[in-house]
Amino acid sequence: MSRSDEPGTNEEPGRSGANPASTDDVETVVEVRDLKKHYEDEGFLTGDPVRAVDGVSFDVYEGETLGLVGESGCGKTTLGRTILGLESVTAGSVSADGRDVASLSGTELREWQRDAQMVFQDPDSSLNDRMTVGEIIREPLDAHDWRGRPERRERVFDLIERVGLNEEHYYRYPHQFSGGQRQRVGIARALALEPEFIVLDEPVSALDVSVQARIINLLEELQEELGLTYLFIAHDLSVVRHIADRVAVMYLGNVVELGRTEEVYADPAHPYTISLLSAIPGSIAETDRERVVLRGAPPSPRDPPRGCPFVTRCPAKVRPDEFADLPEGTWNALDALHSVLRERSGSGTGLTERLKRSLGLSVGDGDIDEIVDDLFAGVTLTDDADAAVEDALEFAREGEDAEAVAALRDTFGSVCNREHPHPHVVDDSGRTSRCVRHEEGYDSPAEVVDRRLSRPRD
Ligand SMILES: Nc1ncnc2c1ncn2[C@@H]1O[C@H](COP(=O)(O)OP(=O)(O)OP(=O)(O)O)[C@@H](O)[C@H]1O
Repeated sequence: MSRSDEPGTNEEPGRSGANPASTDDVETVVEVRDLKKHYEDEGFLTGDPVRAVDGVSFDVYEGETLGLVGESGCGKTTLGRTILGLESVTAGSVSADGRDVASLSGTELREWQRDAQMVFQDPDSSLNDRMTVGEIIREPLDAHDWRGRPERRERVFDLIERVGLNEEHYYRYPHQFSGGQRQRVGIARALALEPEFIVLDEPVSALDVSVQARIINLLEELQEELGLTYLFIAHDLSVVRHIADRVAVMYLGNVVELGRTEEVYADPAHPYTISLLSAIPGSIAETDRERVVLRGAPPSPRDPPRGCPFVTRCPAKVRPDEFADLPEGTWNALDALHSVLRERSGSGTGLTERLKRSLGLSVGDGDIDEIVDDLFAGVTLTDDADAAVEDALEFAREGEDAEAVAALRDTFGSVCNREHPHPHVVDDSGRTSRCVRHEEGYDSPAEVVDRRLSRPRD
């Protein structure tokens, strides 16, 4: 594995997506730079590609567990699969041991596929029910023509024991096992070729809580014994807190915060991380912050917002100076109106809506004036703000929702709508967060979130 003597020096300090917390003696197993994975629309409905991973940079260090967290659909699995070479790369690079994974072929590709493995969330669908456990674990050895038959057999028995199963399990079938045992089989199979790096894709999400702890312990023991490096994908933040040395927080195809687990959990820097951690019941985060509820769902990765990917839901969004005095309730109504219009304009629409749109049918739901009456009931608008909302509504009434969105953005938008923030180093450990509020002249995301939440609504 390559030695990273001067981590991050290939990029401007503070701009590097890689975590510069590494030291000279840390080996880098995988180097991800500006990685993009977009899925083109292959159907008859030509449209924008799905930007599943949209410009991600980080290093994975030897022997560590890097946690990857974020809401469903933010691109975690795609990122893991692309790193392993199971998906083609749209742009950017993944390097392992100085080799560009995307361009590997022949022997080099086989070597990488041996060195890097994946454990899947659902052992039910990832294990072939017509094969015995012994055959399942032996399959990668056969595929890679690993030594002779007796050695393979011996290796399988060794792996069975290593993951806490018994010899007699060799001849059984997956359906004869519990969920936890099946996951042990999946782990044994992933270990067969003595990999150095394993992507664990939600490896315990499908298991009962008591079983989860045992599998996590097993993974930790194996890491210790075999010197493994893990990319641990999960939506369960308490599991990640337990197992990960560092954590990368993903939102809409981007890594928005990356740092040591204890620092991220004790003092989240990015507004998305702040809200994610605050939402955990009986919060495991150490902050005593009130719950930060995000409006709606993330935008569609087919049509991410301009500027910061988190802008449409950000509780710390920069607001234009001329409207700084508008009360919180007014901003809530304005942001909600923006979301509704964005939704109607085609952003975040699913297949049915796109089909309707392609046939020239209306996709708007509900009369815009009724929606506005609901949203702005009891809300105070200044004359300027009122005029700007009226302008936007003129477009919306004509069915020109995209123009309505643009009009609102022009008046009430800010730097957050214009610039995609680069990663800022936010503490001595080298943690990075992609929020414009880390620049000079702005209050920090945490300050703003706390202030806005505690401010009484009008
Ligand atoms: N083969 C594909 N073709 C088209 N779109 C895809 C494909 N695979 C994933 N996507 C889309 O890419 C986006 C990211 O999906 P991905 O599965 O990577 O997210 P995730 O964070 O792992 O979600 P989950 O936790 O639900 O598995 C989603 O919008 C998904 O629908």
